[in-house]
Amino acid sequence: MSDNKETTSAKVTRAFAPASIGNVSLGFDLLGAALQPIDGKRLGDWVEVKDAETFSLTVDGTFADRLPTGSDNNIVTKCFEFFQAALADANKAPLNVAMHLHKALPIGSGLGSSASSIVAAFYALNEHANKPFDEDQLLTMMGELEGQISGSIHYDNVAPSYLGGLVLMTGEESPVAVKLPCFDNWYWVVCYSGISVSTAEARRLLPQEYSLSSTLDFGRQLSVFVHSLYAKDEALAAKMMTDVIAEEHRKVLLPRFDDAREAANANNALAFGISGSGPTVFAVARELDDANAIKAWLEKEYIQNEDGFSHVCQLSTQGTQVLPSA
Ligand SMILES: Nc1ncnc2c1ncn2[C@@H]1O[C@H](COP(=O)(O)OP(=O)(O)O)[C@@H](O)[C@H]1O
Ligand SMILES: N[C@@H](CCOP(=O)(O)O)C(=O)O
Repeated sequence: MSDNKETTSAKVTRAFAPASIGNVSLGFDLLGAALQPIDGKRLGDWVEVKDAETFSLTVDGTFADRLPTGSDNNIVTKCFEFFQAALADANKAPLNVAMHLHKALPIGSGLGSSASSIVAAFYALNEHANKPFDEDQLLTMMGELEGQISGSIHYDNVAPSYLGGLVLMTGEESPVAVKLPCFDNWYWVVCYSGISVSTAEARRLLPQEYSLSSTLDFGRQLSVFVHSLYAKDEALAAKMMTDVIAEEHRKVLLPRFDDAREAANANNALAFGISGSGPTVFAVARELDDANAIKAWLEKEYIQNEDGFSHVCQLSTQGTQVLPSA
């Protein structure tokens, strides 16, 4: 920490970015969903940007002490440096600011933890600088930073956390991602077991090549799923939500994964799978009673230590938002 001189009129911008489910089983690296717990709690990180003469980064929050020590090792500092370079490339004045990260999401959880910090940081920086960059430019920066931390660029956490809802990546420069319609009556139960799984390592577990039949399944499932969202065919959509890419290779890292699926199915889950690279699992339920029963089972049986938690969520339609500063 450094003692930044502040004026009484120092501008402060605070942004919150929600947790997200990467892949959503059927769309490896291409599909993601932003989460809002139904109890109204915020599940995600927030970042504050404040006028200051010298850059510094402070951190607090439940999982702040699990972050790498030293602000240079925090992804938020890297976001700041990247943003400054982008301002310079665009012939815009640099920002003179200090930053604060509230780290509420566990690291290596499968809830898009690094993405949440990245999205909140870039969004707050862009707002603070009076929006020099548009949505696609910001998303591209977010994807780049997520790639630096997880070993390869993927947008399925940063895009939903930023835009909200259920989001499909295009692979294009513009639009980088598009929002899909979804079923408002779906409950998304998530359960973080409390252990940490490195996304980079979980990516290294995957084969470099897939069989023709898996490739055909992947294409069929994703396209039929998108059709069923527009056709409002809930049953068909749910049927498509199985994972032919990552699950069989990654579930070895997740104690009691198969039992959790069985319990979710016994409670009428429409779908069940790994959230991102895990260890968080997710289940989709139509009825709140079923969602609560799945949550109760996961809390009792899937959670491994005191860090674990579970929430019944709906999709966060808003994505990132500016918070009033304290
Ligand atoms: N603000 C941050 N939030 C999360 N992880 C961070 C942050 N800054 C640095 N890191 C590091 O980035 C890596 C993120 O790991 P990863 O497995 O991708 O987590 P997640 O899947 O939760 O995003 C970890 O090594 C973590 O220590
Ligand atoms: N598509 C990525 C998603 C990683 O999500 P995270 O929340 O575990 O960072 C992957 O499956 O590798």
